Order: sequence, then structure tokens, then C-alpha cells
Amino acid sequence: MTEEAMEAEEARTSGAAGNSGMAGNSGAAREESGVAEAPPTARAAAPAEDPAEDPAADPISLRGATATLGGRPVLRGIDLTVRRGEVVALLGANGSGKSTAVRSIVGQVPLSGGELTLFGIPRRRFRDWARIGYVPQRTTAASGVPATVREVVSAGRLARRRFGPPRKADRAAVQRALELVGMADRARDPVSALSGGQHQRVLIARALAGEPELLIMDEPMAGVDLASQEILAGTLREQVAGGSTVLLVLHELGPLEPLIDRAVVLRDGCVVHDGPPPKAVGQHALPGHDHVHPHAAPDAEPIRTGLLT
Ligand SMILES: Nc1ncnc2c1ncn2[C@@H]1O[C@H](COP(=O)(O)OP(=O)(O)OP(=O)(O)O)[C@@H](O)[C@H]1O
Repeated sequence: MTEEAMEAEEARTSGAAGNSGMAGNSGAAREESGVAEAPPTARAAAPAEDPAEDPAADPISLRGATATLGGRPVLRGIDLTVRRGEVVALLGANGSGKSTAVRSIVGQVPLSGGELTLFGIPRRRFRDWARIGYVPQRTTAASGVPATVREVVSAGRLARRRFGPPRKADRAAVQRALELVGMADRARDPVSALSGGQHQRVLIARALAGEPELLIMDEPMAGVDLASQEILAGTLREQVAGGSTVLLVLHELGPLEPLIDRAVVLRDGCVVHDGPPPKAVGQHALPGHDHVHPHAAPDAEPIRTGLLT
């Protein structure tokens, strides 16, 4: 087992990675539950600055990353760099390893080999999860625990808070996040009363409430109607204008296309393209691969994504 793998295993069993206070989702332990579990305050409030940090270091640098799930190699030597202020799309067919790659970045999947640094700090030493907002692949904000939209979004602020009740700045950040995704008028509603697309907007607001420097979103547009997609694209535009760095897992660029600086395409756990976003990606792309969205209705038309084969 590599040092990275041991670190992840230790984190998994001790709850460190899962409860490290990651803005938005706060890691593995809370991915499914959404809001129910708060990170231990001591960890969330731990001093995070690394004196050795290079301010120009890339937010994400993955080198030769390998990962195995269920006995099968899923990442087979991936290099992925996301520079400050960049918006990078991670593309690829179903099962190519996109989610696994981002889950390894946020500490939910152990790497079996390779190197990962976050803001120039080796993953095993990185503690400052408040700098990273993560929106997992489509999940629900409801967790069986009654919670309002505002409460869910407030959970994304926990990593930024010190001991004690929310301060004015915390409340303002939550309100701003709600407004950014167009959910301020639903703040008092129970999340159980939301549609799928609205859930997604709430989860994105939860990540934004932490005011992360790096935003990682796994298929943020999945199952979101066109009107909501436009709202989310506008939200992202604002984040990018404010200097945020963004890594997006996408099936097609869609309304986000104008924002994307670079695309990395995975195939079978390997990088097959790293450069300008492929123009052909989309519903009318080159003939080739039929990409069926995992959450699509059984009779849904496959999306043809020529460069994603
Ligand atoms: N927990 C797991 N155990 C075993 N295999 C897994 C697990 N999670 C994912 N896999 C496998 O790893 C491979 C990559 O999955 P991953 O979810 O990373 O792909 P993806 O590119 O995000 O796909 P999609 O576009 O369908 O979301 C798939 O073959 C998948 O079946």
C-alpha cells in the first residue's frame, strides 16, 4: 500500500478526510447524507496555512495517478493539472474514470500510485479543505433529516467557521450563495420539497457558501432543466470572474462551453486529450460513441460525443 493509500485508509477509518471540513460537501462521510453530519469543529477550525506553500502553485497536480476499485484498475496513470484561475472540463465516456479521478482529488478514493498535490501541498499533508468546494455527482440534499434549504447551504460554511455561532460574514456568504443559484426565495423550504434540479442548485450553493478557491463539480448539469442550467452557468461565470479555479466533470459542454479554458478527456482510465475543448462534443458531435447518461430515463436518446470514445 502506498503512502497515499495508507493516508486515505487512515482518513476513512478515523473520519479525517470525510470530516475535514471541505466546503460544500465536506468529504466522503457526508457525501450521501448531505447535511446531517457536521465536521468536528476542532478539525474544521484547524490552522490550515502551510508555511511552505508556493502562492503560484497549481491548485491541482495529479501525476501518474493510479487507482483500483473492486479489483479493477480504474485510473491507469493519469496526469491532470489545473492551474490557478483555469476552468478545466474533465470529459469521457461512461466508466472512463472521471468521477474516480475527482474523488481521488478530494480524498474519497485512495490512489494506489502516483502523486497528488493540492495548492502545491502533498495530499497527505493537505488539511485546508475550506479552500475546496466539491459538488458530488448527482445526489440528494435531503438525507432523511428534516432540513431547510438554508440549513443545507449553511453546512457548506462550517469549514470557514471558528468555534461558536455563525458570524455576520457566515450568514452573508450563505445568503449570497442562495441568491447566486436563484434559491433565496426557497430558503425556508424543506429540501425534501425540492425538485431534482433544485436539489442540484442547493448543493452547488452549499459548495459556494464556503467561498472556495477551487470548485470541483461532478456533472453539475445532470438532470437540470435548461433554465436552471443557464442560472448555473451564470453562477459559474461569476465565480470565474472572481478568480476561482474550476474543475468540472461534464458529459457535454453545453451552456458552460464559453467558460471552459481546457478539456481533459479520459478513456478507459487514461488521458487521451489535454488541450482546447473539443468542438465536436455535444449532441451533434462526430459519429462515434453513444454516451448514455447514467441518470437518463431508460428510453432517453443517447448523446453522441465523438471525441469521448
Ligand atoms: N465503488 C466501486 N467499486 C468497483 N468499481 C467501481 C466503483 N466505482 C466505480 N467503479 C468502476 O470504475 C469505473 C470508472 O467509474 P467512474 O464512476 O469513475 O466513471 P465515470 O467516467 O465517472 O462514469 P460516468 O460518466 O458513468 O459517471 C467504472 O467501470 C465503474 O464501474
